[in-house]
Amino acid sequence: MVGGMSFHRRRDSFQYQIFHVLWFRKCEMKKPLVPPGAGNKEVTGREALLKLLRWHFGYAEFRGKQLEAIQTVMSGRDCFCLMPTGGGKSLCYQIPALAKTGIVLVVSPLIALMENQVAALKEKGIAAEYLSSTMTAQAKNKVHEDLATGKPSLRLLYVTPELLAMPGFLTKLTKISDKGLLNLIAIDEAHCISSWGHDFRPSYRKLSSLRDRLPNVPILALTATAAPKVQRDVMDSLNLRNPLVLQSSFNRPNIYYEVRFKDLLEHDTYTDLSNLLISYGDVCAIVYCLERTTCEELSIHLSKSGISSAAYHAGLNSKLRTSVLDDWISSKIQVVVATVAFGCGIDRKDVRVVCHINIPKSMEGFYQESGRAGRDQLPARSILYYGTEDCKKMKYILSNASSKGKKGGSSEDRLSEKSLSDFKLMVEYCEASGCRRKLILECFGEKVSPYLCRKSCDACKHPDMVAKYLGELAIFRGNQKYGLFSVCMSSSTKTVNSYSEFGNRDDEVSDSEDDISDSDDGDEVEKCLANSKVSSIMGLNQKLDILQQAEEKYYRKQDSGKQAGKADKNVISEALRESIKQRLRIALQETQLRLNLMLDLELSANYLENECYRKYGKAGKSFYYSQVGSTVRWLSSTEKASDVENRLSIGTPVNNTCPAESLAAPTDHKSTKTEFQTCGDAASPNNAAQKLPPIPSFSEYVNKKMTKSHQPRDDVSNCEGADVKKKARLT
Ligand SMILES: Nc1ncnc2c1ncn2[C@@H]1O[C@H](COP(=O)(O)OP(=O)(O)OP(=O)(O)O)[C@@H](O)[C@H]1O
Ligand SMILES: [Mg+2]
Repeated sequence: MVGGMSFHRRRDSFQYQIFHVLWFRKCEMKKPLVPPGAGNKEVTGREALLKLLRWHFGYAEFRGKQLEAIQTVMSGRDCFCLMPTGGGKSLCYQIPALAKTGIVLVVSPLIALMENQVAALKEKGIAAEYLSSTMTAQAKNKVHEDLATGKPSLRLLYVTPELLAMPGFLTKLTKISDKGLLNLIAIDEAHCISSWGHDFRPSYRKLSSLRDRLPNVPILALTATAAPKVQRDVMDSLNLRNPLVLQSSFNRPNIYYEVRFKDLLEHDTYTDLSNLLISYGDVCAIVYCLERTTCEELSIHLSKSGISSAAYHAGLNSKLRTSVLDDWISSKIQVVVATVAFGCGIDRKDVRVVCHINIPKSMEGFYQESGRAGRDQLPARSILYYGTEDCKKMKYILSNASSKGKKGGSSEDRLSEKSLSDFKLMVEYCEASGCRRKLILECFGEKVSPYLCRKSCDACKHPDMVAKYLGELAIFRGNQKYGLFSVCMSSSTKTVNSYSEFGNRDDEVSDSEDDISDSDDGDEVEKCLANSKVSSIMGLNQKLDILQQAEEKYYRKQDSGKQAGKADKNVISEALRESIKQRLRIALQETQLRLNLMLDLELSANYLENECYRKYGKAGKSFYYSQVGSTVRWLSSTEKASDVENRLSIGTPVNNTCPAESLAAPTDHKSTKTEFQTCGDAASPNNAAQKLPPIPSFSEYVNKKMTKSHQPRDDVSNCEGADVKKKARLT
């Protein structure tokens, strides 16, 4: 592995080119493909395959379903192999390559991944190569010449999906296949073919034609992360014929799962993490962050705390990234603080801790990333820091990214709904009081026995403590009954750093192979956010407006889903109203502090709650929540004290018609003028006196504000003038 990485680092240098040629020659002088005494014919029996395993890889036994997968593809049948991260999928195609004369073609999504595997195989004396744009012309020619002979000496050839789609290359493969020497096509990370998966690569779609072009070659699809829907999509897309589906449990018994609540920590998150890492000793760890700046900051913090660490993200040049990777692989540094750009293909077995400093966007991503811990099967830890702000931010990002598809039609809409529901599962994982392992496994469609976890997650090991934290979290948020998703939606006023790295890769934009190697999520997100109207030209208010619409859509959907037989669940109880008042009181308190106001919190909260109830009470709980959400957002985003005072004071006369509650506006709020009143309102004093305008929803407020800001200067001053006059009339 270490050799593999330094090999990777030197790939542009002259020495590298010499090294590459020499290495290739060395591999031509490979050790005998079959162990002594096994004969030189095709081996398919258990004992013979076991000998190959021991001879080439030094492992005593096959793991899990490895043997079944190997025997299936060697018999010519397609196979769909679902094994957990680190489960040993590679051997399922590496052993067949050694057991039968001919070649195994491996499709892999990342050049770094291919490089690592090929280097490791070569170290074992196995004739393996890859073809990629990063190779010298000389090295590429050598492989092509070998293939052109129609009887290649190579055993394993790793390629990108782009290359496979090229007609010339397919013709070469067809010739080899016609001679019965193309034994297997292995599609590694096969979930990349599915747009339902967390790591969709449009280039993988091109693999759909393989079955037609090479009908006699069995296909082995391998993945660690496939929800049932993705599994079906993968099998359909690859046109697998009566495949044997081998599914090992996704359970990673050696990983202990833990969630730490950022909002409740004694210290700040960075300090909490550095304390934890110090307490574990000198262990190897990966810390995942959403944003590049966090990687940099946190890495500096850890280094200052005496933990050797480095940041890794797509913003670094490839030389620096390779050097960080080398230093980490060779244990020169202990911790890599990275975005999701770091990972696919990292085969360091002794990672003891994988930490997520921000909530990941999906369970599939979380599983894959946390699964990089403990690949040596020894005890390891997954730690997720969960914070309300992060949750809001991620929801905001997902909504933003999906707004790209607003005009585009239903497929984007479906994807955006999917990404939001994927994220919701992650939120559930963090907020669950039950077993975390069970939740992960159930997400992948596994039925889980209650005894499976054996106290290897915080919720099973310390149930009382987790329950206590969840209680405190609810109090922190101010309302136990207030749905988390709504909390996430509220006060999402922070601008999101466009250097966050998440989301699906979108390499369709270019067919070039070059895109595969270094393209990572960050670039795509930047592109996505840059293309998105939302990020570039919209101001905060517009972003919030989109947020509002997304939220309404979300609840409408929830609502329609729940309607059948569950109407009673949508009723707004008095208890709920009380807890909403409590939530509003907290929001008002924050606003009061921020804007240096003097409010009667009790009365103001009652007043605002009543507005929400009056407007949406009949429509049901979902719409009511949504309106509360927008009120809380308004409170946390409004910048002028007078706006708050106005909003709270205008309702006094109208409130006679409201439910019998103390709805009087705070006594110290004399002004009845509101910024939302139009010039037209102001121009008709009678109207204004008799019928005051209703309190707008937040989207109405935002729209008004936008219209106002787009008005010519004269209009504004006219309006202000009218307002002043009106104020004078009303006081
Ligand atoms: N039968 C075995 N016995 C012992 N170790 C094994 C066996 N099979 C594989 N391994 C080792 O397990 C580790 C993980 O294997 P591999 O990289 O193939 O996993 P994977 O399923 O492809 O994981 P990922 O989903 O992360 O790509 C490797 O170091 C590999 O050498
Ligand atoms: Mg693998």
